[in-house]
Amino acid sequence: MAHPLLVMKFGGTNMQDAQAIRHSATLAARSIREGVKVVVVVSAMAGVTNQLLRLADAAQGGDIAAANDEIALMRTRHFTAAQDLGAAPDSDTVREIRELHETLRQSIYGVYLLRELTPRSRDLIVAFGERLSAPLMALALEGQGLRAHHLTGGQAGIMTDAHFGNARPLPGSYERISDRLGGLLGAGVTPVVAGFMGETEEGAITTLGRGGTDFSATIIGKALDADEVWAWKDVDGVMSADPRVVGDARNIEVLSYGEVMELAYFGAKVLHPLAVTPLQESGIPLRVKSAADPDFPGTLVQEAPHNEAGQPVKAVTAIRRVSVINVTGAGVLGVPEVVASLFDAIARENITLLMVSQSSSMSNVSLAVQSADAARTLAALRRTVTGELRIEEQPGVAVLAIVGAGMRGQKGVAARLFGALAGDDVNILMISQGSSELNISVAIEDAQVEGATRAVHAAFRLGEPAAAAN
Ligand SMILES: Nc1ncnc2c1ncn2[C@@H]1O[C@H](COP(=O)(O)OP(=O)(O)O)[C@@H](O)[C@H]1O
Ligand SMILES: N[C@@H](CC(=O)OP(=O)(O)O)C(=O)O
Repeated sequence: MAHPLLVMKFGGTNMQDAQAIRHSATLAARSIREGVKVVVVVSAMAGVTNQLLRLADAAQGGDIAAANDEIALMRTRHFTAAQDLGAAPDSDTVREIRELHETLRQSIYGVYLLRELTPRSRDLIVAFGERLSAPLMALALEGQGLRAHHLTGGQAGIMTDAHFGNARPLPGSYERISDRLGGLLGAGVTPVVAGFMGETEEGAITTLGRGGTDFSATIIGKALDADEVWAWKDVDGVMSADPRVVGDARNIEVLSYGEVMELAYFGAKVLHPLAVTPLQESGIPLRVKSAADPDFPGTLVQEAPHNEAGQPVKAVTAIRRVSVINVTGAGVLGVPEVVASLFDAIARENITLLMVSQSSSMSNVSLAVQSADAARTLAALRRTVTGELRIEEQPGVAVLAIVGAGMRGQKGVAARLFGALAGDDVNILMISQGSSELNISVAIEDAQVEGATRAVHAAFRLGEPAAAAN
């Protein structure tokens, strides 16, 4: 029988220092020693992506000293990790880390001189985090007595469109990845791919959106027709709520691709919203596993929903820092073209609409967007509509969602949600239910979201085993 093949993704926490990287390498090595072929995909060391974004902004704002100070800190952190993983000062790894920091420094200086940070240059800069962590993982695998070779996303064959900051893989990527990584695997070498990044056909570096290493791993999983993709995390698996907010959040054993997409879309930071999309056609399972407890099964994400009796809802999530944009006035009244033109304007700006609601009199349309997108949304709408429409932003909002395939056709779920919110004295600003009936979402005051999440979690008894929750 051919060797089983796994793609293993290690996130920022699992790459945060030499000790975490060494531990991650032992998790990969364990499977390799059992005869499994493994492709490793890594994120930047925890915090580095944010640091790169900060220093790029500092350079654009003219503060080159602050940017250089941050680069020096990052350099020390990567050198220290390399040294702790056994790299000699004159080793290839140390030389590569030095060269990457030098190129980063020059790129940042370019931003400073031009006072211009385009989406394209931002992607070039932000992808340094993964380009720097991949050699460290290769070193740690070699420390386990394995042969390893690290590659950038582009070198691994991940070709994308030119949507910098939110790029999507091109169909041609899959064959290219299979050629490039298949050769290494065939030669008994473990490929270590820098996650989060790809390359346009012209060779410009792109990124796949925050949390994009999950997506890199599943793209590679599809290309290689892997048996499974494993995403190692600092949590047990996908949980019934963010464990930082809800103390008794419980691990969910099985989720469907559809449920995971809804959860990620509505703010569960545990997986990239598009991560499962490459797996859907082939039905390759994704496992979310705990690096701290590798024998715990974690969460299995697969095609078919798995509904536990009496538990229609599997999880509660929230997106914070949301704004509701209210469009009101007689001009909306009975004029469907006005509403169509609003959506058109938003689509052209590539703004994600989190929720939409329209009053039945059609004199009001409310749109929930990330607050970071609010100014662009307002500008786009004001350019589009003329006359007597009022367009206002209401900031300080959050979108809370309950997710679960078991809700389909179930009565009383919404009533239980609204009851829990009313019991916690939470005012509901907007309500929406997806036609898939996989979720119900509500817009509420951001200041109330943590309490509301706990109240909803308790009302659906999500912290208890399924049998108890009837
Ligand atoms: N429903 C959820 N289940 C598990 N983790 C969640 C959930 N919602 C939010 N999180 C947060 O996601 C984090 C794990 O995701 P992330 O930091 O992206 O992992 P990594 O960087 O290790 O890939 C956890 O620390 C947790 O606080
Ligand atoms: N480093 C990138 C990509 C990523 O997936 O990271 P993590 O696996 O640490 O969430 C980010 O912070 O967005």
